[in-house]
Amino acid sequence: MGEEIAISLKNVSKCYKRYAHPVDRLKELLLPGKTYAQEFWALTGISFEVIKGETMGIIGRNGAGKSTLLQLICKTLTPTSGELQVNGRVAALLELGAGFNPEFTGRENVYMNGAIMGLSKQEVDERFEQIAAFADIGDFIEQPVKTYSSGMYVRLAFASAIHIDPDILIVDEALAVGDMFFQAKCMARMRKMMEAGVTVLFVSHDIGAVKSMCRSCIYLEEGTIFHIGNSESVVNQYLKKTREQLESLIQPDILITAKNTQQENLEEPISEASAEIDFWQLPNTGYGSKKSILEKYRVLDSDGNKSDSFDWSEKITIQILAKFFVSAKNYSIGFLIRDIYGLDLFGTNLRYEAANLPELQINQRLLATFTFDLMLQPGTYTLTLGVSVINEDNVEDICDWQDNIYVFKINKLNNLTPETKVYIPTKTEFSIVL
Ligand SMILES: Nc1ncnc2c1ncn2[C@@H]1O[C@H](COP(=O)(O)OP(=O)(O)OP(=O)(O)O)[C@@H](O)[C@H]1O
Repeated sequence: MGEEIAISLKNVSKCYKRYAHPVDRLKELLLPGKTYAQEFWALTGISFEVIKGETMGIIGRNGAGKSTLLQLICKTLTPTSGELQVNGRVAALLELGAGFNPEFTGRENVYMNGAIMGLSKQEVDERFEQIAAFADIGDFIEQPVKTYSSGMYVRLAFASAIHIDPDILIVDEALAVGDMFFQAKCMARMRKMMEAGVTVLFVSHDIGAVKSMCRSCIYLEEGTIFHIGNSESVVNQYLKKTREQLESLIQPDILITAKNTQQENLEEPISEASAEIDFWQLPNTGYGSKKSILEKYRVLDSDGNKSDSFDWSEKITIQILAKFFVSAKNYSIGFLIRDIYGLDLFGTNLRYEAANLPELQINQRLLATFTFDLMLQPGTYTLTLGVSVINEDNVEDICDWQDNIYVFKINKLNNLTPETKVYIPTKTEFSIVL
């Protein structure tokens, strides 16, 4: 006799409709028979089975189709073709925003969620205290969910999901929002549920967590299964492929010759025509409203030279030159550093770091210089840049956003690097007490 199957997919595909302009969707409704949509296959030919009690990880780069796959299994989306079978009660913790009614209080949402999951009022009554205790959000349980921070929301969502006695628990990246103590508590609870025979599907960019929690794993790449098997070997394939892809991204620089530019200032912006500056690089075509564009950027090591390989804790400088096509009082230029799994590690921008930014006129350029100690573990990282203007309603308009345009490495130098991926300088004191 075979083992019981919790989830089974046979040749499942999912096609989304994409519209070049929002108005095209309306045109299609008003003019039946004519289509303005482009088809986009987010998943093609997905087949696999999850045995009851198994814990399966799902990994893949941004846009690989992980969330789409989970939503199909939760039945919030339907497959375009193929066969999908799910046996048992599913509790899903998908992206933030799914599930709760923002106008209802935490308590009301717990009851509503329970009812949707097929629990009677009495059954929710019996569990309510445990749910509230696990969520640990104090009096906020009586406040409308729209007043919650994202961390509180996740706490309550996770607490309600695990207390409905699911047969299948589906956890997306959601946990990453909670603080570390809560994450540890959730992981411990998930382990207990796994031991009790609950089937778990776990999507995460945290490769370590996938390896330690999941026996098997699926690696999705552009909507197909690139690899499936035990999580150790799948994760290794993923790391290998990611490294290869990142290395192929390191392109020759566009060099604009000579002259050290350490003394540039706002009064003397660098013009394209000067063409004498060393180390500058040109970004790609990013996305955004283009009210301002990122013209050039460079990453300098502690000696002021361009580099894509640094030592742990080396002082580096990131310079970004943006040109504004609108006059702007409120604006920002910033950067973001991600690890090779696409996880945001840290970043900052002018709005956080600089007071009294000058008001900019049309066609003016601004040079932003960020200098900091690179407290990252040895490994490979990417740099993302962005420029935005903030309109009168205090809404941020992303003007030019360039994802992962620069790839750099932190060298293994000595044994002094801390264990954590990002080291935050901390005042540490010690004394010998006799
Ligand atoms: N409603 C939609 N309409 C059109 N395209 C969509 C829709 N939802 C997702 N997509 C596209 O389908 C692809 C897969 O998206 P999905 O969110 O499943 O990926 P993912 O692996 O979960 O990514 P991430 O790690 O960034 O969350 C992406 O290219 C995405 O742009």
